[in-house]
Amino acid sequence: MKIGFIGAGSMGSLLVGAFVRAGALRPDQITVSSRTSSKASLLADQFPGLRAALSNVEAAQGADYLFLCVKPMDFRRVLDEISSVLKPEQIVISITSPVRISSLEELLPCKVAKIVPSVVNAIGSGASLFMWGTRLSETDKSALWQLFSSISRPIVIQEEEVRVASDLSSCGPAFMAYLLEQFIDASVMSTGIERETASALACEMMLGTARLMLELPCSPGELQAKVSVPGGITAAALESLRKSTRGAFLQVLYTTHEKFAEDLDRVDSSLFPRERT
Ligand SMILES: NC(=O)C1=CN([C@@H]2O[C@H](COP(=O)(O)OP(=O)(O)OC[C@H]3O[C@@H](n4cnc5c(N)ncnc54)[C@H](O)[C@@H]3O)[C@@H](O)[C@H]2O)C=CC1
Ligand SMILES: O=C(O)[C@@H]1CCC=N1
Repeated sequence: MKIGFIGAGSMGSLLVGAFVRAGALRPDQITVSSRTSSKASLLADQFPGLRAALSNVEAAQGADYLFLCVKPMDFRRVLDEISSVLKPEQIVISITSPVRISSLEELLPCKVAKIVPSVVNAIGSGASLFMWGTRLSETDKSALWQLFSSISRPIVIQEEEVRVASDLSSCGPAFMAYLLEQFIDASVMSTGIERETASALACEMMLGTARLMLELPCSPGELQAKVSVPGGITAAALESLRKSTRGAFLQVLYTTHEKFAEDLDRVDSSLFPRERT
């Protein structure tokens, strides 16, 4: 099995590291190319046996799976470079949401999947969002599923719901980290507790909260009720929190969806400049 990665930025490097550490891939199965070649070289230093390719074509040639880990507006250039060397049995995996599967299938002669990871996959946690291309066989699907199961909980979604699913799964860690930051900053500022202690408490709490909801299982509402002793401190504070955050996530989703619609248009225009502009 040969695996190619094009783009060794944040997510490309994270996926390489996660798959290798999980024992799902050996470094000698992996070839990485990146516009900034030092990033691919860094991975080769970190994981002896991994090849840093000199070009995207080198990473693409003969790869059973080829991960495209570049930003949406870089797809045109990458697809132009690699499409002529790809063969029908190869599988190209896009990890980015605004590049449509139908566009990739139109522009590439091979099989296609869209799989959106999350930064928390680095530690074998979180979900990965699966959208199947039309050319994949059942064997292809189960092999990809198995690969991603080593670092995440794969979940199949419809391509039309990729934005909200990515908001929850992939943008979510940033949103939750922001909320934790607010909580920690407020604790430190208002009481003088050591930041390190406050951070440890907040992180353990976040981890436990999610695990409890999944493992009991219980809904967010049920968990709030469990902690809120009638007439107690949590209930009073929750009331104030509800008032100050009402509608906040509707605004978050409005923002992501608006930006996504713009990105889809820009990507479409870059991929199909004559037909659709
Ligand atoms: N950061 C995250 O948590 C997540 C990101 N994604 C998606 O993954 C994609 C990549 O994101 P990041 O890794 O965060 O971005 P990044 O900017 O860290 O990495 C992109 C890499 O692509 C390389 N690159 C650009 N053009 C290239 C070309 N023509 N040939 C070869 N390499 C090229 C750049 O040198 C850079 O290292 C984005 O589309 C993003 O939406 C998906 C899920 C989560
Ligand atoms: O911020 C972004 O555009 C990407 C998409 C999902 C997570 N990060």
